[in-house]
Amino acid sequence: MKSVQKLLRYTTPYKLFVILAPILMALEVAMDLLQPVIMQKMIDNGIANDDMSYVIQMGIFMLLAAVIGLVGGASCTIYSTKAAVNVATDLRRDVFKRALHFSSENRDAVGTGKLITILTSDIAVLQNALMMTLRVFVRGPLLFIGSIFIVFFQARELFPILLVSIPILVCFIVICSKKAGQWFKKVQEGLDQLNTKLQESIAGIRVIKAFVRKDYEISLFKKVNDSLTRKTITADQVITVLMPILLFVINCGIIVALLFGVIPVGETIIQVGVILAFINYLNIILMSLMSSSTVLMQLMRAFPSADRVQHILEVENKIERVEDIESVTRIQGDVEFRNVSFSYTNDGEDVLKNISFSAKKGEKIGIIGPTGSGKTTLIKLLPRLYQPQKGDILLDGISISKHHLDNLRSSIGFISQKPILFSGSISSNLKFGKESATEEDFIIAAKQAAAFEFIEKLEHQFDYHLTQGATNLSGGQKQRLSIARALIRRPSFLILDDVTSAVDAGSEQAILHSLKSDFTDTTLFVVASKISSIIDADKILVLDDGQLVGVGTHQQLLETCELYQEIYYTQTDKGGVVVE
Ligand SMILES: Nc1ncnc2c1ncn2[C@@H]1O[C@H](COP(=O)(O)OP(=O)(O)OP(=O)(O)O)[C@@H](O)[C@H]1O
Repeated sequence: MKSVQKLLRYTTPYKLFVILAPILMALEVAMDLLQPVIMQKMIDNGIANDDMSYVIQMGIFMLLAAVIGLVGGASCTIYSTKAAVNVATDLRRDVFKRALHFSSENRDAVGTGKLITILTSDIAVLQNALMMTLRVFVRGPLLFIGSIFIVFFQARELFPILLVSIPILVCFIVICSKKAGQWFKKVQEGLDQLNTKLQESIAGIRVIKAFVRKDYEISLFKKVNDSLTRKTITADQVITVLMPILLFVINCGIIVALLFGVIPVGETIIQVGVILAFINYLNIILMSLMSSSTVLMQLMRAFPSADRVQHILEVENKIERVEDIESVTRIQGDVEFRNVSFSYTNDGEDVLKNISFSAKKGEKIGIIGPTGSGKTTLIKLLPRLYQPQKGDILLDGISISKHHLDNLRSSIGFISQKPILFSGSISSNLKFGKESATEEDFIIAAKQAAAFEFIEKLEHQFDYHLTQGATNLSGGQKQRLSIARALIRRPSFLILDDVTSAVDAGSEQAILHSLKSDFTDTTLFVVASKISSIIDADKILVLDDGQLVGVGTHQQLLETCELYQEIYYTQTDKGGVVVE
């Protein structure tokens, strides 16, 4: 409920539509309520007295009321749709913006599947709920209250029927909507699971085929899909069972009213017009309760969706929290890790343990160690994808948290193990690195990344269109392009996370050579599995189970670090080429 209140701020720009829609609906309701009164008068005063001119006059009134009602209803539909669709558009925009601002920790916690469900299904549920509320929720209660009032004044003898039936109806509506709300929450969670599975399977479709696991994946998907079906059916059944109950109670009321018509109560004989009008109002009450309960169900469905949307809008990004920013100028490239410890979870084991080292601008730092030793984690701390729990990282002598985040990240060229390129031209992907890059910049960066030679051969060269996930490039081509994208911005720090393993030995040497000769002012971090990639580094960090077990040059480590010696001899024994 609190989330709904908070999200209501999104209706502010569409105030006019939000106010006009219910007013126009009220006009339609007033006209609907007038109809039975006019009809009653037509029967009891006109038809009963054979007064044709009175009957015609009332007929014209009925027609007029119907036309006014129609205009009111149609305009209400237009305005409520405008309000709801615009609110949903703004919500989608803000949730998407928020998602792009997520820290890696936020992203890990929410998950892509849930985010997709929120952006699509949950916001659609909210849009529907707002539209229905503006249209029907006003109409339902107004018709309901209006009918009760009119019955009280026009057919008081039959009013006790309402006194009995209405509390019964309201009881059923409250019970069913509460139950439906609980089930709709489960439906949204089921959709999260479905989207997560779908996304995972489609992204990994090649692996599934290569391992001949199609049937297994289909069975997993079926499980999630069936679970969603069960939840949806249960939620829908809770709603559908309500309608026959409402109908049954109202029909009982109609039977009792008809009995009153034939069995005189005391001295009073109820006029036919009054009974007909009463039955009409009972039907209006039924309709109003049915439509109100449909909206109520929509609202019950909207409450958990509103919580989920609001959670995304409010989720705290500790990394983006602005602390006293000290530096907004370009970072030069000095770095110092001071007793840094980091864990992915608050209560989990440290993945990095008390790491301390420093590097000067322009130095090349190699990072090596067994798999899972924390190499990638260490370099992810530099662009503040994660925040260390203990210790500090100083850039140019200033704590990393006191650098402006955009400024910090634009000083870094990060090339990850798994290159991610976007659909569009090669040039648009390179412009990701530097918006203002020219054709000449493209060529220089492509040459430095050993990518020019394959781009040259492509149709339209830098305008060559990449498909989604750049599936029309090879793994090595993708990797070289992602290196070029990072180089084009001429960053102060360049981070290569085991990237050269995807390219051939010749290209790797060419890339490392251009980094050395063209990026003398750039501090280079190279995570490598092969010693040959980092043998010329100014400093090599050797990690083992999150601990820094050796720091020094290749020669120093060969003399002092047991793990480094082990890696070195394993690679030379296996014929690994060590470039001296
Ligand atoms: N997002 C994450 N959430 C939780 N744990 C993680 C996450 N990423 C990595 N880890 C864990 O942190 C540890 C270090 O992982 P990291 O990727 O830094 O190792 P690595 O040395 O780069 O390994 P590799 O050489 O295989 O790439 C591993 O135990 C891994 O399971």
